[in-house]
Amino acid sequence: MSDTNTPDIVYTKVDEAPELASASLLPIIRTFAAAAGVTVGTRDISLAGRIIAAFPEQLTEAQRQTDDLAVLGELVKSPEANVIKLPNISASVPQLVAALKELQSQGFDLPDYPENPQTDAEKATRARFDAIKGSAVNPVLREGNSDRRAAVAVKNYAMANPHSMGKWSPDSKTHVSTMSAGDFRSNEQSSTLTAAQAGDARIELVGRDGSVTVLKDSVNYPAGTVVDTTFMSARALSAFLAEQVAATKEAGILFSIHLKATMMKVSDPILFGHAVTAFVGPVFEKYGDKLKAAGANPNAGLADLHARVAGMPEKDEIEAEIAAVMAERPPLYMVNSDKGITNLHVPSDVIIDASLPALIRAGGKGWGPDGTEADANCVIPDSSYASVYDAAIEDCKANGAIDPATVGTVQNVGLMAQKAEEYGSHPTTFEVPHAGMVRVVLANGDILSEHEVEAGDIWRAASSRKAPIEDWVQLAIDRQAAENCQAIFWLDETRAHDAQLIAHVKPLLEAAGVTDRFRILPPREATHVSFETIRKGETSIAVTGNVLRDYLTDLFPILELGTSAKMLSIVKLMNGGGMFETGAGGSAPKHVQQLMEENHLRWDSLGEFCALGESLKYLATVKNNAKAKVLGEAVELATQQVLDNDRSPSRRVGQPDNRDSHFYFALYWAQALATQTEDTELSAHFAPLAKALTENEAAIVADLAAAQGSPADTGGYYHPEPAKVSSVMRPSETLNKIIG
Ligand SMILES: NC(=O)C1=CN([C@@H]2O[C@H](COP(=O)(O)OP(=O)(O)OC[C@H]3O[C@@H](n4cnc5c(N)ncnc54)[C@H](OP(=O)(O)O)[C@@H]3O)[C@@H](O)[C@H]2O)C=CC1
Ligand SMILES: O=C(O)CCC(=O)C(=O)O
Ligand SMILES: [Mg+2]
Repeated sequence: MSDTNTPDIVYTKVDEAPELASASLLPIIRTFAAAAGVTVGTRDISLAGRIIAAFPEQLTEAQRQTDDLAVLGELVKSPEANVIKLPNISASVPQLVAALKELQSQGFDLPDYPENPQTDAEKATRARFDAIKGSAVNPVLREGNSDRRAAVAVKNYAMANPHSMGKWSPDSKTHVSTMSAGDFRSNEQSSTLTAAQAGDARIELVGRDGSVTVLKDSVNYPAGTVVDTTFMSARALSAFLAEQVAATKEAGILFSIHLKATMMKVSDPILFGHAVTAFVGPVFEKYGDKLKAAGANPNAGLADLHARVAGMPEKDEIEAEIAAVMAERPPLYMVNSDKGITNLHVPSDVIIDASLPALIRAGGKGWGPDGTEADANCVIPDSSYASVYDAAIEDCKANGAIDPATVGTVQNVGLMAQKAEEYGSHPTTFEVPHAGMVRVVLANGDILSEHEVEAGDIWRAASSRKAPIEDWVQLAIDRQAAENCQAIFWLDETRAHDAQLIAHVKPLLEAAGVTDRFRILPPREATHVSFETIRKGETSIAVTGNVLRDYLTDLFPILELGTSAKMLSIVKLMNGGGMFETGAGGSAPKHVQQLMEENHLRWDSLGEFCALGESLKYLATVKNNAKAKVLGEAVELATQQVLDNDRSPSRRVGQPDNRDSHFYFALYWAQALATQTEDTELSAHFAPLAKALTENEAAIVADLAAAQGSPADTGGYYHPEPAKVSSVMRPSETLNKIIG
């Protein structure tokens, strides 16, 4: 249950691995925080929690949940906000349906997901689900811009303990392929709205017969908003994918497609579906009506196709046809070759910010269907940001893998607030129903943009508001001043949107008298320069838009630190208040699988430790709570100790895991508090706790080790039972007694 009064710190309840970790870590945090009079509440933004909150009338009183996302959405607009935000699932349709099935099996009387809504009631139900789908949480909570970097201690540790890196060969055949026409970048139009143009705009499709279909009414654009409109041509995309399938086969390498099918919940699942069609299109042609009747849809991926076919009378025949068609295609890059899960199985596995850095770290290698590593054609249909990965791969081919022992670091300042750019574009993205012209009509009647489109094209509008842009530039100025290092705006004056941003950025830098401290470079050149800089062991700040914020804060950390889980991720909220995100990655479904199979959780909570330290120090300043400051500083010392003493979780069963790392975090935190001299009340309070933890180390570690090795029952995947999770994640009675 959520708290009704706003606590000092709100810790989010999420999904998968980080949520399992919370079952062990949160009791520790609460106990320690209480000593400083700091309350720590929770708000549920998990996928299951959001589904439950969306259908109150279907549920019993006991099952109902408040709409915590809405509550948090308000909180982050107030100066009171102090939120620790863990990664949550941005659900693809298969994930949403799986969560729903689980809830139904637990007795929640929820409606099925209407795959093909016909009646008004079905359409209304579908609309409720669509609001839960994809990246539905982050854009609501991110009411500030993003400051992501590795804490100095974390970076030093990574240099002293370099992770493994694959070897790059200059004649690696791995490369990036992207479209040169007809894509989002090529079709983009962008303008900054004047005061006269501000207000409610309308997006409409004018058919070739002159009919007007309103796609979206009342899209509010305040003055000074940069509005981009563009579309992906379905025809150009299909032709491009067919070419790439053929070229990959010819080159004898793996075919891989990299999209953001979770966050870009409207556009990218359709792009993914085109890739599925590029492989098994002939099967859909041959069995079109039958497959359709069985509910098959290429956008849901190959796993869904196989599952639907399994229930059809023509099962054997269709499976044989699929196998025959696939035999003619190039081998697919695998998400999990042991389990036969391909790149085209499930859209939510196609997450470019995680997939490409892993491939680059591995020396340009992906896993093939035969379980061996191979070079890959990395297909990134839209060319807006593909050049970053292309340049990174070129750099590694020319200069070899990055050396984590000597490499510098790329920090990020990202434009993110108020649903900036593409990541806020879902409500204004449409799969075009019929040919015509999509145009945006502004409040004063001006036509902002016009695009000739065909049926199936994906049209979208994205916006970046003036205040967030100004705040972002100021954050860049502040961060550059703090680091006194190279800082680059990754903007390309030949791209419509970037040209508008440059027109905002330049005068702001001039007015602040700091023009000479920044460079403005297109993403490809910025990547080259940044690699050059970090190869010299130096620091560079990448000042980017929202998409590159996401991509770069996985790419560079994964190369520099081996993971993005250890990132410091601060969101300075625009109305005051702070949100502290943990790490820069996701909710690691693979880790949950391992816990369920062998009761070992390799999730690293270092991101949570970093966020907690920042959150407490922030609280100390805004609430003038000196004890919170001591607590926060002790968190930093404890985090350093966890690193120095190698107390981070190991990957393999039988070795220390997430729970051990939490025990040591508590031990070092208590010791730091007991020995500090700034606040004697706190040192007196924590001395016995530190003593008890120290004395019981061996017993606690033995309890934790004994818990591992056999399957763990959490009572659910998306909606586990709290008592079961707690017993799995807190197996040491000795530790539990001490923590209380
Ligand atoms: N901020 C947010 O809310 C975000 C949410 N997501 C969501 O997360 C889910 C999974 O996304 P995906 O792209 O697979 O990315 P993940 O970051 O969850 O997983 C990729 C890999 O990164 C490693 N990893 C990530 N975090 C940790 C950690 N704390 N400790 C140890 N290893 C870690 C793991 O590698 P290994 O298995 O080798 O140990 C993991 O398999 C999706 O549902 C997505 O929508 C994704 C990004 C951000
Ligand atoms: O919101 C999401 O879907 C993912 C966010 C993400 O990947 C990030 O912020 O790094
Ligand atoms: Mg990301």
